[in-house]
Amino acid sequence: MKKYDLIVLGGGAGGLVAAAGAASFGAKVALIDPGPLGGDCLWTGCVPTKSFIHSSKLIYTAKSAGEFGLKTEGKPEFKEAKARLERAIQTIQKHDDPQRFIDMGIDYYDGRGSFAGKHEMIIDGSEKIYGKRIVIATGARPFIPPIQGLREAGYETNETILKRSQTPKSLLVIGGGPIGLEYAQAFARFGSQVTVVEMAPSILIHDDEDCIPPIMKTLKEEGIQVFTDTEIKEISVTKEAKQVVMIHQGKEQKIAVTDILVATGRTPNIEALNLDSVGIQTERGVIVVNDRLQTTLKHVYAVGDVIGKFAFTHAAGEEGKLVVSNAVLGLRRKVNYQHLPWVTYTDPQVFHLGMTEREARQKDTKIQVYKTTLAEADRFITEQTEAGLVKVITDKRGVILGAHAVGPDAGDWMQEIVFAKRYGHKIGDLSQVIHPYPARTGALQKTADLFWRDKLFSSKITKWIARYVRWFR
Ligand SMILES: Cc1cc2nc3c(=O)[nH]c(=O)nc-3n(C[C@H](O)[C@H](O)[C@H](O)COP(=O)(O)OP(=O)(O)OC[C@H]3O[C@@H](n4cnc5c(N)ncnc54)[C@H](O)[C@@H]3O)c2cc1C
Ligand SMILES: NC(=O)c1ccc[n+]([C@@H]2O[C@H](COP(=O)([O-])OP(=O)(O)OC[C@H]3O[C@@H](n4cnc5c(N)ncnc54)[C@H](O)[C@@H]3O)[C@@H](O)[C@H]2O)c1
Repeated sequence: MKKYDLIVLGGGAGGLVAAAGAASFGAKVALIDPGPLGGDCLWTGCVPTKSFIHSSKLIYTAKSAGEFGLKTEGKPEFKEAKARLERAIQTIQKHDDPQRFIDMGIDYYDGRGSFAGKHEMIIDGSEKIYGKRIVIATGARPFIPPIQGLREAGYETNETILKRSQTPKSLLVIGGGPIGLEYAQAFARFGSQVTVVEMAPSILIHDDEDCIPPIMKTLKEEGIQVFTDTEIKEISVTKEAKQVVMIHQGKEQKIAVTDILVATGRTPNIEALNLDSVGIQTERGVIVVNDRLQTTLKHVYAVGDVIGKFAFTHAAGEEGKLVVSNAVLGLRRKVNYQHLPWVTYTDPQVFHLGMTEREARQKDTKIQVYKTTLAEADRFITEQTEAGLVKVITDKRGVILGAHAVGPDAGDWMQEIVFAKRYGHKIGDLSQVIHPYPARTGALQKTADLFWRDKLFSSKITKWIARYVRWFR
């Protein structure tokens, strides 16, 4: 049996970082994946969606150009958008090519692995290999809720919807999370009649409450119907359409659609791994890990969507790096999600860092909240993209607890505050950095200025300054 310092099970965002990192430190590494390498993000997640969203934005912008006198005609071609996203996948795929990992000295096993013993993995039920340490990074798949008639009616998920040859005439999106909303807006911009149904009282339930109204307003303006607090009772099929019965605010309501997209969360891929047999504990379908990312079997680590914490590519990547430190270099680093940002790539985008106002208030009653609407920031006024805001939450000394924004490309221009928070800068520091006028990040600076304004104009300092100025004159 071949022996390895580290076996990595799953070659997606988390697994590839762990495998490459371990190999770069001289560890003997085996990587097991049925291929193609790259995981959800590359093939059915971030990359195709962001390309499709960009295509839909181009179409929307072209349609809106009428107000400048430019009349556009024609129908959006889904085929062209698909060709673009395929090109993006093929270009990025080169980073995840098996040969690249083989060249790093990694042994690549093209197959599915499962535990055959505490240190042993069996690949496709035949070849066994030994790992001193093992990382599980097998990702997740769409969760399908038990809605009556859904299976029979047929539905799409993120794994299938971009494989269609045509856009849906009308689309019911079940779930108002990031997958649901990114697709809802992109398909609406491609001409589909879109309805979103969310069972929680709000869309984007993990985001700050102030971020929701501007997004709801935009979706509505673009003709997307959004039902929150709504339960789908049953779905049936007639010759013409899929008939959906839902309960909205206690009343039964019916809609008919040609297609359904299920975007109701994720289920980790753990069933085939034989975890019970080696004593790796799972809880509600996710692998239990401690803050060093060790499972209940200490030499086995787990990263990415399979641990059900933060289902983002950059989270999986950070977790993969941490496992290299702990499993290969023998350090005892702990995972820290305090400075983890995320972005929902609707247009405008929704940026999230740290605590929401509600979470912060639950921890500390003396928090400060600084808010600027984009209607107060010159750049957004010039572009007429004022639907949005910046919000920063701090403790009473100005230590950043959370930051949230809605705005065009907010994920890019809010990054400055991730750096500030990570390195312990206070909100006031952002005010003292020179920002080129009228960069979009000026909205963040304006929000930070509010900290000094509060300090200067609501304290004794103002009176002292006035006295000093009178004396100095
Ligand atoms: C539609 C969509 C859009 C998204 N957009 C974003 C975004 O914009 N930004 C962002 O940060 N995140 C985004 N995500 C989330 C991101 O894709 C995931 O968080 C990330 O891919 C998780 O990485 P992972 O390593 O845990 O799993 P994956 O990258 O999915 O990798 C898992 C790998 O394990 C392999 N595998 C499974 N079972 C076995 C087995 N038994 N043996 C061997 N190998 C196995 C699979 O083949 C796969 O290659 C999006 C997700 C979706 C679905
Ligand atoms: N831009 C990004 O970074 C990005 C984009 C897409 C996905 N992702 C990642 O993928 C994960 C999964 O995305 P997601 O949107 O599927 O999951 P999610 O858990 O974030 O949202 C799913 C939503 O579906 C709702 N829901 C569940 N069952 C329902 C039902 N029967 N009827 C109506 N609504 C129902 C939930 O209340 C929830 O609001 C996200 O949590 C995120 O981490 C990230």
